[in-house]
Order: sequence, then C-alpha cells, then structure tokens
Amino acid sequence: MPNELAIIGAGNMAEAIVRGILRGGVLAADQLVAADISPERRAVFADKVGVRAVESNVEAVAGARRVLLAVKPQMMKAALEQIAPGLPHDALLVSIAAGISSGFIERSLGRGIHWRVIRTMPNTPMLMGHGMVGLARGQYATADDVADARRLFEAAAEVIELDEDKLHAVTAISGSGPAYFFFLVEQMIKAGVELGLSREQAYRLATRTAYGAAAMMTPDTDSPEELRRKVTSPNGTTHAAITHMEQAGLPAIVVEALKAADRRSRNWGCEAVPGSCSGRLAVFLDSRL
Ligand SMILES: NC(=O)C1=CN([C@@H]2O[C@H](COP(=O)(O)OP(=O)(O)OC[C@H]3O[C@@H](n4cnc5c(N)ncnc54)[C@H](O)[C@@H]3O)[C@@H](O)[C@H]2O)C=CC1
Ligand SMILES: O=C(O)[C@@H]1CCC=N1
Repeated sequence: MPNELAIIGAGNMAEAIVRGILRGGVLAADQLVAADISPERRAVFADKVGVRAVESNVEAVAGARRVLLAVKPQMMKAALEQIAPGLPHDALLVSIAAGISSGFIERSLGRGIHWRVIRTMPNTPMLMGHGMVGLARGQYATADDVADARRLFEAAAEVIELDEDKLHAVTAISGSGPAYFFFLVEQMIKAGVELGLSREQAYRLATRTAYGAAAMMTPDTDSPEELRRKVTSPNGTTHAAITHMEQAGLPAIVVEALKAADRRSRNWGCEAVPGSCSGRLAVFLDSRL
C-alpha cells in the first residue's frame, strides 16, 4: 500500500486526527504509518487505532505523500532534522504544532527544495467529530494542497483558512479553548460540593449541564448572549451569579488570559528557533507571559 500519510509524533492530537481520517473513510488504515519515540504510544496506534507504528521517523517518511508533523513544538527542530534527509521532495507537510512557523519548517528541511507546508491548529473535540481547525498555507503550498489538507481534518472538524499570523489567535480561542471550558466545569463541581452536594452529584450536574449548553450553541440557534439572557431572570439566581462574576472582573480576566495564550504561541516560535527573534522581542514576549 502506498504511504499516503506518515505521522511524526503519535500523541493525543495525532490520535484524534487519525481517528477522524479513518472514521470518515478519507484514508484506509493500511495507507498510514505512525512514528513515535514512546513504545506506549506506538502500542496505542498499533493495537487500538489499527495503524502501523514504527520507532524510526526516517522509516515512516520513506515514500510518504503527506507527513503530519505532530510532535510538541520544542521537539519539532529535532524531528525535522531527523526526517529531512529521507523526505520525498514532493511530500506535503502538514503541521499541527503551536507557534512553529511554516518558514521554520521550510528552512529546517532545507536541501534547496521549496517544501509545501500547511500549518494548522486543530483541537481535541475532533475526537468526538466536533473539532475546529484553523489552517494557513506556507509560501510554496498550492490551492490543491490546501484542499488536500482540508480533507484530512474535515471528517472530524470544521476548517477555516486564515493568514498564518492569525493562527496564534486561533490557538488562543479554539486550540486551547476546550481546556477553558473543562476548567470552568471543574470549578462548578467544587462549588457544588461546597454547597452540600456529593461529588458524584456535583460532577453529574456540572458535566451534563456543560454538554447540554454546548449542544445549544449551533450556528442556527441564538447567539451565546441571547442564550444566556434566556436563562437569566431579572434579579434572579443567574443574575446574582453573573453580576458577581462581572464585579470580580471575570470578563477582563478571560480576555487577558486568551491574550496570554496568543503571546505564548508567538513566544514558542522564538524558543523553538533560537536566534530567530531579536533579543528585544524575545525579552518583551517573555516579560508578558
Ligand atoms: N493537545 C491539544 O489539545 C493540541 C495540541 N496541538 C499541537 O499538537 C502537537 C502535539 O501535541 P499533543 O498531541 O498534545 O502532545 P503529545 O505529547 O500527546 O504527543 C506528542 C508525541 O510526540 C512524540 N515524540 C516526541 N518526540 C518525538 C520525535 N522526535 N519523533 C517522534 N515522536 C516524538 C511523543 O512521544 C508523543 O507521543 C503539539 O505541537 C501541540 O502544539 C495543537 C492543537 C491542540
Ligand atoms: O497547550 C498547548 O500548547 C497546545 C496548543 C493548543 C492546545 N494545546
């Protein structure tokens, strides 16, 4: 079977994407190969996902038509150095790493080749088929490459194409976003316990509420603001809670928190590519973390 997709880094996010690809019939399992340094992750891919898993990145990319770069940003430089010598010159590179620019990937692979790179920012709800992906094309990637990369994600996600610089904001909103909601639910569970419920009761009430509320936010329904208004009786209980959140500064905290995520995404690129940011920019970014 041809090597239609080599995965470098068979971690959590790669698993969500690959499960979507297989579930959606975009590619068959025997057209994929995954490489990971961790025997545990290779076992997950081989035994649970049903995809051939190897230790060697070089072996994975041999003859590959597309390569999904799915290691952590700080591992990207090493992974690119490993695959560069054996990577087919016409392979399409699709990266999901936060903060790593398409330019860095192109330069690291080198060999005088105009590498076609698509940079993306997916999120874990892809595991449930409800993901959101921001996608930007590198300078040598074509419209066909964008369409090709889109197909990898669309079985489990909505995809929007943007300029590459906007991917930091996408990371702050939808890449990291699921964690903000889980964090809120964690606090709701704690509050439930403080209010006298058992942990099981609080857990069930908070998680099912989050699930139901999320399901209400379809493109065809009211805006989040309007949905909130419909729960909020004048001078009632919701009003009491929201007023407290506003007076305690939560709206500004959320906005500032997401700006911190955006800065971290920009800063990660600097860390992964020592010397690529001027000293002043790196210090400026660090000081704002
Ligand atoms: N987890 C998330 O919600 C999201 C993650 N991302 C991006 O996805 C990438 C992966 O993140 P996760 O899946 O969360 O991390 P993870 O830690 O679950 O997966 C990374 C995998 O890479 C493997 N690895 C490390 N060095 C390697 C090397 N040199 N060669 C081959 N494999 C190697 C690790 O053993 C691990 O299994 C990151 O760059 C992150 O920025 C993007 C969007 C959302
Ligand atoms: O936390 C992170 O850096 C990664 C990128 C977006 C979600 N997880």
